Amino acid sequence: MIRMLLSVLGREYAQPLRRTVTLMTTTAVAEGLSYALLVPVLRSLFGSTPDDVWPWLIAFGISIAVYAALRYISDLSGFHVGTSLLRGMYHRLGDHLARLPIGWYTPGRLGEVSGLASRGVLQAMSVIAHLLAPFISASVTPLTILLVILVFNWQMGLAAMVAIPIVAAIQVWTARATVAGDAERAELDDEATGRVIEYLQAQPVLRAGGRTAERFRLLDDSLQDVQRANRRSTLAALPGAVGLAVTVQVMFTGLLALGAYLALGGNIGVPEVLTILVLAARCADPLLSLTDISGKLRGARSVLAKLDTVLRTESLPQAAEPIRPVSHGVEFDSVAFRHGDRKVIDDVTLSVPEGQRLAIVGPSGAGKSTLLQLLARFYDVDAGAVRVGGVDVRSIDPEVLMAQISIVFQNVYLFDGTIEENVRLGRPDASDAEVRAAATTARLDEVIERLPSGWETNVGEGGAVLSGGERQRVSIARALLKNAPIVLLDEVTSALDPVNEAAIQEGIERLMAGRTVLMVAHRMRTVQRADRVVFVDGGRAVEEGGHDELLRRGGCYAEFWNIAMAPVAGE
Ligand SMILES: Nc1ncnc2c1ncn2[C@@H]1O[C@H](COP(=O)(O)OP(=O)(O)OP(=O)(O)O)[C@@H](O)[C@H]1O
Repeated sequence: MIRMLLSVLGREYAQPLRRTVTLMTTTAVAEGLSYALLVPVLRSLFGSTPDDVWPWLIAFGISIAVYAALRYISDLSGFHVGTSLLRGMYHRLGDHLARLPIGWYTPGRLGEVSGLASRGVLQAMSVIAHLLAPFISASVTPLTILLVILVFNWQMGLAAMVAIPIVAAIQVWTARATVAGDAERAELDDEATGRVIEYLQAQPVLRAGGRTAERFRLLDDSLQDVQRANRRSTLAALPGAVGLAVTVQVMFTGLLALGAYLALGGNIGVPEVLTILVLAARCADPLLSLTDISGKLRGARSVLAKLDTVLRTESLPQAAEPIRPVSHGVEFDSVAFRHGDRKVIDDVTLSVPEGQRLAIVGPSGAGKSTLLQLLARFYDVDAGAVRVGGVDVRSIDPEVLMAQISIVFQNVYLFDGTIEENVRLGRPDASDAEVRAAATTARLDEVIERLPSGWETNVGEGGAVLSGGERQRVSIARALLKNAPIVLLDEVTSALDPVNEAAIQEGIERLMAGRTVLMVAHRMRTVQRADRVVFVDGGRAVEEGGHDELLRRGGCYAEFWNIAMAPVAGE
């Protein structure tokens, strides 16, 4: 557990964690040793000179005070280490998430990551702040007491020691019996969290389709699965809990019987037997609490294992000696890429000279957006190379690469902040005049004038107060402000009203001016603005050329437009 904690938290926490564990162990030993003083206390009390008990009682009181002080210090240390780890852990996880490839963020990750960032990190902290001290106390204090009994009377000490391997075996057995159930429960927990998020996010779609009850049933099923997994996991731990209770009971009864036998044989006095039984009784409570604490530790362990897996996920490799491209032409050289087992891009070779525009056309799922994502290095290619200015994108520093590229994707995400803050994301150090100029060019100024608080209008989470077309204008303004030499456009396919569409086309035209552009195009009008067109189908670049040339050729591209244009012949 400690090894797992250190792996998750980072080596810099090894020292404070070891110090805290040592302090907790010392406290548990002090507790056990303080009970040792019960031996002379009870011996005096039941012996011929009860008055002798006072010095021992004072010594017992002092030892309890020392134990209390140690306990206070070790609990405080556990709490301090726990809370500072909590902060460190949030930073570590946050930094790591920011470095992971964008492609890692699949929709299913949302439940997993939000669960880890909230419950997971808190659970990691609670191991140190709340669970470690009781666990160490529940294991070390009884061991110390058993050693005291051994020193006091070796026969009864040895008899009590028989319980040690049994308790250890029960712990190991329970851990093994519950490991699969705990993992299943953790997985179902994540799934349920994901379902809750999906259910909340999809409300508009569900209501429009009248399917709220159906999706709620899925969520409900998922929550019931969690409940069933909880029950299974509790049942799996039950034999261990019962076994531990029986072991403690049998140990106590055995000691009683052995004490009676030894006392009757005259080998030990009745006060000594009573003393040993009192000490043995002090072992019972901590031992019995082991079941509960171990269960909580196992729960925390499975979350820690997940945190560990996320933290071990490699970010995309970075070049030891990055190369900075000096020009901004783009090349795809025999590129292949898979999503899992599926080949999504298959031996694509393309080039877009600096300052030229390439339109990527093809049926849905052909791999058009993936080509843009490979250029922005959301993923690394499986074969071949993607180059910017003749330099493999894997050899370019990720920050430098991202500085070369402006992206306008279909889904625009706006953060819960003002419009100005959202535009400024394009280039945080831009002057106010530059931000205003970008907004005007993207025709965002018209939108701002209509809003009650103008630039200061809060767009709400995800940009809720703006329409789809207005959000697109914000993203174009961002891209304009960024002023990067390469522009990637994934064309908006949703129907926009004519005013918004005209505004967006104008903004995009200005964004593309003089830059190297790769655009996924769904409209004939967009394609006509490109220098060249590539038709992608099934992950392969099947035709390439000028728009008119490809139409004249009468191949897949011409056929595609014939079908696409048929219902809207006016376009
Ligand atoms: N994260 C992912 N995991 C697995 N498969 C994916 C993932 N993203 C995309 N794909 C698959 O890769 C293929 C290409 O997707 P891509 O988004 O590039 O297509 P597209 O041509 O842009 O489609 P559209 O025009 O509909 O947006 C599709 O079959 C898609 O299902």
